[in-house]
Amino acid sequence: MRAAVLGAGSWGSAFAKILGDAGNDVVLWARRPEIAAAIRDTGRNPEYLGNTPLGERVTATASATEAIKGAELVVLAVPSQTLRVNLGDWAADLTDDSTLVSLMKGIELGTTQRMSQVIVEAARVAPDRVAVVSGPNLAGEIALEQPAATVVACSDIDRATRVQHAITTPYFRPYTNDDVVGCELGGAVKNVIALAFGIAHAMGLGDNTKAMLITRGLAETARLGVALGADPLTFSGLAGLGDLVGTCMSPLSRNRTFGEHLGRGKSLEQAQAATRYTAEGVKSCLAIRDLARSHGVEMPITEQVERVCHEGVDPKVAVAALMSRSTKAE
Ligand SMILES: NC(=O)C1=CN([C@@H]2O[C@H](COP(=O)(O)OP(=O)(O)OC[C@H]3O[C@@H](n4cnc5c(N)ncnc54)[C@H](O)[C@@H]3O)[C@@H](O)[C@H]2O)C=CC1
Ligand SMILES: O=C(CO)COP(=O)(O)O
Repeated sequence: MRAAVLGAGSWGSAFAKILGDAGNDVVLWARRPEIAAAIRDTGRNPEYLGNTPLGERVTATASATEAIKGAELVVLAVPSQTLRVNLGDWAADLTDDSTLVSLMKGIELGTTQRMSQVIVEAARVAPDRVAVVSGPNLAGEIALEQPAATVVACSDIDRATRVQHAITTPYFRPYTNDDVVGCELGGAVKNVIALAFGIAHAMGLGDNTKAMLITRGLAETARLGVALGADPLTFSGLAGLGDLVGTCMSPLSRNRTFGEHLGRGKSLEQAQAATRYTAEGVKSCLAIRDLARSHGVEMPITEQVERVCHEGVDPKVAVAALMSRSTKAE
């Protein structure tokens, strides 16, 4: 297959390698011409993936039109909050029958839309042409070909199976699922819980606290998911518990690392200044909180993460607020 990967950051570049290793011809679009040139010249993306070779089937361009031309798979790997504007530039170049694959784990500010909803609206495509790839997939580990699994979610299960075949390699094992809502929410909310985990870690809190955050974080993710029509079982799978645990446990996680800055007392601006890569939970916590409130769903950890990030609340005050909630049945 011919594949375009739009976005040459950490995950876009690692995903391009997966596609190439699975036998596809891949054109990676980089916003910055110097990154596209470096990938073409060296076969690597040192700014995002160190010395990892991307493989002979991967080339790069700074022209999205050139990348998309003739692509049967168009993979979107840009920050969640820029996707709509990006698609405005790219929609006219898409062919009628291409599959759009979303790698993003975020919720759009303002609209509270999931990324597949943004794609349907901004690219003007039918929902069954959009597949979502989500799971415990830290780009740095996958670039090193460490074994990992993921989920390809699409309302058209034949299309999900085609994408599954296109990204299967000896080190990358995709499963299919038709629960797009559950998979996308699992990916977006775990970033917020990873912020909470990072805050707790930096505050010196121990494993009981961390296990509580993961478990109750998953509970509030599933509550929102069920309210939006997701299958509750999805949250015990790779795109739910799997990604939540992988992200919280990993020092590679940008969200967890961002949380650690906040937990050490840095302000939002100081934490942003210390962060080079996209930490989606920082913006998405606002959108997820709004989405939950509009559906009458309680998400106490998300509420407190939003207060620490955007309202300058001291993490100790946020912990006390969580622990003093009224007692209830599990
Ligand atoms: N890095 C990882 O391990 C994983 C990331 N993801 C998700 O993939 C998505 C992309 O993240 P990463 O590649 O990790 O981020 P990154 O921070 O490594 O790279 C972001 C990319 O977006 C580009 N970009 C920034 N502003 C832009 C704009 N206005 N228009 C177009 N492009 C812009 C940057 O130049 C860069 O190429 C996020 O939603 C993230 O949650 C999902 C799974 C794993
Ligand atoms: O989504 C990820 C792993 O599945 C990457 O998490 P971070 O964005 O926190 O690095």
